[in-house]
Amino acid sequence: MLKDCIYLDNNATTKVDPEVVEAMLPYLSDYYGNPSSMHTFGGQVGKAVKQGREQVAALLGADESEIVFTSGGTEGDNAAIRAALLAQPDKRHIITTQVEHPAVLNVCKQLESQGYSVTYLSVNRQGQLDLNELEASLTGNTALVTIMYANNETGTIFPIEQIGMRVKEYGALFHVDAVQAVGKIPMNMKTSTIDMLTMSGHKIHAPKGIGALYVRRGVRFRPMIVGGGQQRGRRGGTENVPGVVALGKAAELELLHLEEATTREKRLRDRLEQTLLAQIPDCEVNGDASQRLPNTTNIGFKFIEGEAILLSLNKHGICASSGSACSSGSLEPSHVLRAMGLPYTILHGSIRFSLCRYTTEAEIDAVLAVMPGIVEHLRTLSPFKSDNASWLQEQEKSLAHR
Ligand SMILES: Cc1ncc(COP(=O)(O)O)c(C=O)c1O
Ligand code: FES
Repeated sequence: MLKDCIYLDNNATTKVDPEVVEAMLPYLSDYYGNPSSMHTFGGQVGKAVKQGREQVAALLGADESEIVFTSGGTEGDNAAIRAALLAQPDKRHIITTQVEHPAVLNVCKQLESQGYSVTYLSVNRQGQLDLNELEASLTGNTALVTIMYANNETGTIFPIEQIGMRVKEYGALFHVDAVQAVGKIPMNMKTSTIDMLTMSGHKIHAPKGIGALYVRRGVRFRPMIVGGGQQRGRRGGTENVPGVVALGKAAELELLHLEEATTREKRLRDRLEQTLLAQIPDCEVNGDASQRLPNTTNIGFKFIEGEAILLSLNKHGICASSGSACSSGSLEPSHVLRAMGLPYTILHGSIRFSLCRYTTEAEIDAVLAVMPGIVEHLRTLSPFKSDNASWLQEQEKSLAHR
């Protein structure tokens, strides 16, 4: 099995930190008690769950009682949206954006078919929202505004607190999918307008299948998963103890490394990006370059296919991505880049590099050594080399109709 690669796809998932593995291992072997049991054997496991909750709360600047463990980002998003609607049965309107992750977008689509009305806010060419559009969409009937903290494909960060202030004026609940932002942007729920916030373990060097939902104290929360009374009745089911311990440790490490790691990642990301832009003609950065996660760059290389670039990089042992992992493989261009109104050749020729605290200078050098050659080679094979080709104009038109 392939183990060694230059891994620049950290927005898809991350390597589990060795300290996290070490912390969770005893809970896969010796400490197998049920955290809810009365006896001491279970009780010690219960204490580990409590510690995990405290560590996650510390990363978010929240109280331990406000953390609900979930199976990951998708469950957190689903649970938050459902809870908000169940708690306010008279309100039938939801506001979200066109660039959310499918874990939010597809829930909203389903709710539309159940009679809810949903506003999908647009974004501009930089991937930013228009706060006037948000204000114009809010009404007394709005139950929930659900908006991501930072976009997984472009890294664009939304002005969450400015959004939250407007949401509060209308008495709606505010949910934020912060799966990509946690660990990269400092969080303090104590001074925030956010009512519920989703995070996922596998984006912060914990394993897949564990995550947490922050629920502000006082927010009426109706559980999506009903069963035993675990987690104060907010999520039935015996806790995934090794996962919780891992998430706690990962949260502790994120907090410890946040400043130094993100400064380093940003420097490496900027060097990668600036050198590529300087050495390769006809390419541009997608998204808001100033309001952006420190680890992400999404670059459009005109006249070639992103997938072809990825396959060539793969031959050099370099992992990158052309958008979200769950929709890669489909030939449809990214819904995020489409919502930004990017031209056809950018839509098809965009790839994302996402770094983490393990990324090294030498790895960035290795990418820089091969990328210009890859792009040049693919362009010599490309049937469309100019923006003005009539074929391209046809494609732009057909895209506009979809
Ligand atoms: C913004 C965003 N939300 C939600 C998810 C889903 O998280 P998970 O894979 O833990 O279900 C992801 C991960 O792909 C994401 O990037
Ligand atoms: S579920 Fe992971 S990229 Fe979409």
